[in-house]
Amino acid sequence: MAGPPPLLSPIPLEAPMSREKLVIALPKGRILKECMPLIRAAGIEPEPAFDDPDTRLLRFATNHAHIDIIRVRSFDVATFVAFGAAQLGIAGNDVLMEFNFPELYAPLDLDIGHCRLAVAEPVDLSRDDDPTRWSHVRVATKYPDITRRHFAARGVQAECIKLNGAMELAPALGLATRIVDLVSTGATLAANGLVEVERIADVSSRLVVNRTALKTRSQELTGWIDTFRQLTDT
Ligand SMILES: Nc1ncnc2c1ncn2[C@@H]1O[C@H](COP(=O)(O)OP(=O)(O)OP(=O)(O)O)[C@@H](O)[C@H]1O
Ligand SMILES: O=P(O)(O)OC[C@H]1O[C@H](OP(=O)(O)OP(=O)(O)O)[C@H](O)[C@@H]1O
Repeated sequence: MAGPPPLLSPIPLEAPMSREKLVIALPKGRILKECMPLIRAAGIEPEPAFDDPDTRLLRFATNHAHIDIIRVRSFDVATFVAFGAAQLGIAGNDVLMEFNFPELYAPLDLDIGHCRLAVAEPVDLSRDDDPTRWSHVRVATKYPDITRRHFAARGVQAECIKLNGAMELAPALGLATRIVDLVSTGATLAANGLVEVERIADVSSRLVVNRTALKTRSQELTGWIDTFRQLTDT
């Protein structure tokens, strides 16, 4: 006679919890090319559509079932991570300085996206100009907060006109006397008859983490910070 049926393995009281998604925000502009070797070296490979220039997708699955990458404007990386819509991201410290979000933690300089934030003015004006005598300046910039703080620190009032690009056009067209913008080779300034007169800050890109996520998902996020730290140490 057949014996009792074999014991079935116990039914789990709870189905295993699906892991919460980790969303990584990357800037879609010029530093994306510099970010991707790091992302890939960290073992994160986006789905093929990520490299398709015609795709309209903005959110991409990766080889990790619980990790997605979103591709957004560089200023918006800071906003997505600060509000916890993404937990990790990469942003220039120009962006971080402009927003000054307390919820953003930037533990790591990734040593990419090097440039500087500078004040520039027309070459002709600079010949007889003395920045120590300025009391009021009118500046076209994508960085009104940094600009106001920079000038206020030495008692100069900065009237800022916010532009989102092509700041270099402003002086010749009478929109503002000076600009505050990113400078790398200096070619854009030179091509537009401008010269750098003050450096505000050196810029590079940072790994940014949402502070609340760092507390609630400490092991996972600390693990990624360590991975990126090792990659930038080598
Ligand atoms: N000339 C440059 N050389 C090196 N790094 C730069 C340079 N210009 C910008 N960066 C870095 O790259 C980041 C993105 O700049 P970029 O000009 O590509 O933004 P963008 O994508 O044009 O802006 P937007 O998102 O407004 O379209 C900046 O925040 C800065 O940290
Ligand atoms: O000193 P350079 O090597 O000339 O680089 C400086 C330029 O690079 C950035 O612009 P970007 O080319 O990213 O275009 P944007 O105007 O869209 O920001 C920046 O705003 C300058 O215009």
